[in-house]
Amino acid sequence: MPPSVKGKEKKLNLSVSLRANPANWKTAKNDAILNGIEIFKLSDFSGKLAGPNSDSLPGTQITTSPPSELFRKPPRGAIPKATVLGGVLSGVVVLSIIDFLIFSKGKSTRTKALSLPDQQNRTSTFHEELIVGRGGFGHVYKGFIDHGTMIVAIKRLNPESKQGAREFWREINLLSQLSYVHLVSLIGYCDDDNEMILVYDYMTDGTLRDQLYDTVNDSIP
Ligand SMILES: Nc1ncnc2c1ncn2[C@@H]1O[C@H](COP(=O)(O)OP(=O)(O)OP(=O)(O)O)[C@@H](O)[C@H]1O
Repeated sequence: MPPSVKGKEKKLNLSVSLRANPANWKTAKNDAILNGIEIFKLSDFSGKLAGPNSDSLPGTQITTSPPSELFRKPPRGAIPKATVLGGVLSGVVVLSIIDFLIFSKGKSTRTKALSLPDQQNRTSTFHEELIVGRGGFGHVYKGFIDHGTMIVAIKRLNPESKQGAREFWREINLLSQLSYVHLVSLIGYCDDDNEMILVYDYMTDGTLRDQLYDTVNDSIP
């Protein structure tokens, strides 16, 4: 039907016709059922919906088969630069927010690592009697955090160790993504002034190797 013009507004009667997909008309799928209909009005580039209807609409029909224009490639340069720029900028903003959320979450876990036993915090000394083991990374100390309510194992990098920053960060990256009841948890870390420290849950019953071979603390002289 032709559009009726009232003042500056145009009223448009749209008709909906249903038909099977032309490609399937010879098959059993030649019935078409309309379950619902959504009508959109496209906003202009300033985001406003107000505006005159396009004159090209009269006679428009909505069909269940997509118009072939949808499959045509837009001509070169048909996508406005503002749209592309807007897309890129919103992508960057979304990625920054995700990044911020991930890293701020990680930091909240890691600040715990900085609550080392008071004595160690103040003097940066680690007492021999607190050593519970020795590994490739360095000595492992028994420590207490949260005002002595929680026992932790503190692995301190030995400057003479063959291991270093690479192993340190690999351990952090790996263990901060894993959480399993039978896997010792990394509580946090400290990387400050050549001091590299990893803080774990303390295994009161010793390691798996200790359990298997009854070797509790035999690494300590
Ligand atoms: N979370 C912990 N709780 C209690 N004791 C621990 C803990 N982690 C390590 N230990 C003790 O410290 C010892 C050395 O551990 P560590 O993981 O440093 O050595 P490792 O198994 O040889 O590994 P790596 O060579 O990779 O450092 C262990 O055998 C154990 O006795």
